[in-house]
Amino acid sequence: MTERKEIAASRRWVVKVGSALLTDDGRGLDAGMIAGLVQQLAQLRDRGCEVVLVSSGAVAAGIVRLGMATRPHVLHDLQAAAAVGQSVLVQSYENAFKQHGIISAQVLLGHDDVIARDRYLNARGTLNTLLRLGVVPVVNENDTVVTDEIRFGDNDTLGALVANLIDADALLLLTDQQGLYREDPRQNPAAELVQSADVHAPELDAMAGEGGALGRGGMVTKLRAARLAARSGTETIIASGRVADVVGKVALGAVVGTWLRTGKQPQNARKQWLASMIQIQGSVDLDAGAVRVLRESGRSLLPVGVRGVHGNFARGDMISCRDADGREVARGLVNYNADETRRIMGSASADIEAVLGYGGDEELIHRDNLVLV
Ligand SMILES: Nc1ncnc2c1ncn2[C@@H]1O[C@H](COP(=O)(O)OP(=O)(O)O)[C@@H](O)[C@H]1O
Ligand SMILES: N[C@@H](CCC(=O)OP(=O)(O)O)C(=O)O
Repeated sequence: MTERKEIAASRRWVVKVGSALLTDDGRGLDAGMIAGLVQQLAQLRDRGCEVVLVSSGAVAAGIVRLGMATRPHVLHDLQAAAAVGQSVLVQSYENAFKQHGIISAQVLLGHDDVIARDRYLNARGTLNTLLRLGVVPVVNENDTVVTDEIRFGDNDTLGALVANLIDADALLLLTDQQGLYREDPRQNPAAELVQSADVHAPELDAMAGEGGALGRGGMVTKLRAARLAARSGTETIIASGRVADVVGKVALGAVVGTWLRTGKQPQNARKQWLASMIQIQGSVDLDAGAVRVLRESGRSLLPVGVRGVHGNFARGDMISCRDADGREVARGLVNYNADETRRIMGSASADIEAVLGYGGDEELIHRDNLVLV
C-alpha cells in the first residue's frame, strides 16, 4: 500500500471509463456497471477528492438503441449512433448521480478545444467552475463534429487532455482488463500483468496492442494517454472496472492494475509543458512591483502592473512578460486580447468591467498559467 503513496495523496482525479466495460462489449449500456461506478465516485468525493468522469459508450449505446447489428463503418452513421447514444448515456449518469445527491453535467469536447488558446482557457474555466460548484462533469468527445477520434475510439487521449487541462493528480483508465499485460491477454491468456513502470519506458510500446470490437484504442491509446497526462505531472493507473470497489482501492494506494509513473514533480512538469506548448504571440512590459510579485510571491499578473503592450495577441495566446530593461521575466497564457490589454493596463481589477463594458477574469495571466523564466 505504501508503495503507491503518491496515488493515495491524489486529490483531483480524472476517471475514464471505456465502451468495452460500460456496454459489456456491445450488449447495450450496463446499468449495473454505471450504478456501481457512480457509487464509487460518490465515495471518492466523500473522501474529499474532486472527480471528472470521462465516459465513452455513446456509439455503443446508440448502436443498440438503433438496432444496428454491428458498429457502422460510415462516418455519419457512427456520428448518428453517438448522438442517439449520448442522450441515453448522460441520462443514465444523471439518474445514477442523483441517487447520491450529486449534480452531474454533460461536457462535450473535441481535442481542439483542449489543445490551445481561447478554447483551452474556456474549457479549463468551465471545468474548474463545475468542480468548485461540487458538480461531477461527465465528459465525452463531441462526436458530431470529430472524425478521426470517433473512427479510432480514442477517449483515452481525451482523458489525458482533460487531466492536463485541470492539473489532475491522477488519471484512472478503467477498462475490461486488469491493466497492461506484457502481451494482449486476448491473444495470450498467460501474459503477465505489469504492476508498475516508468511511463516513458520504451519496452512498453511493444507490449501494448489494439482493442476489441467496440472500444478500439486498446492499450496503444492508453499508453499514449498516460504519456500525455505525464506532461502535467498526472500519474496514470490502468485498472479493471470489474474489480469490486476498484476506484476506492486505487485511491487508497492498493496495488491493483498498472501504475504508469511520471517520476516528476507535478508543478514542474506542468510548467514545462506550458512553456513548450505555444509560440509567443506578443509581450507586455511590467512595472517593478509586478516583476517583484511574479518573481518572489508566485502570484498572478494583474493588469495594474502592466505599462506597455506589444503585438496583436488573442485571448489564450502565450505572451512574454518583460521588465523595464526588456528582459523576459515570465511567460503565460493571457486572459485578454491585445486591444483589451491596452485598455485595461494600469487599471485595478475591480475596474475592468467599467473600462471594457464587460467583466472577465481579474488576472491578466493566472498564476497557474504563468511560467517564470
Ligand atoms: N498488453 C495488453 N494488455 C492488456 N490489454 C491489451 C494489451 N494489448 C491489447 N489489449 C487490449 O486492449 C483492450 C482494452 O482496450 P479497449 O478495447 O480500447 O477498451 P476501452 O473501451 O476500455 O478503452 C483489451 O480488451 C485487450 O484486448
Ligand atoms: N466517443 C465515442 C467513442 C470513444 C471510444 O470508443 O473510446 P474507448 O471505448 O474509450 O476506447 C463514444 O462515446 O462512443
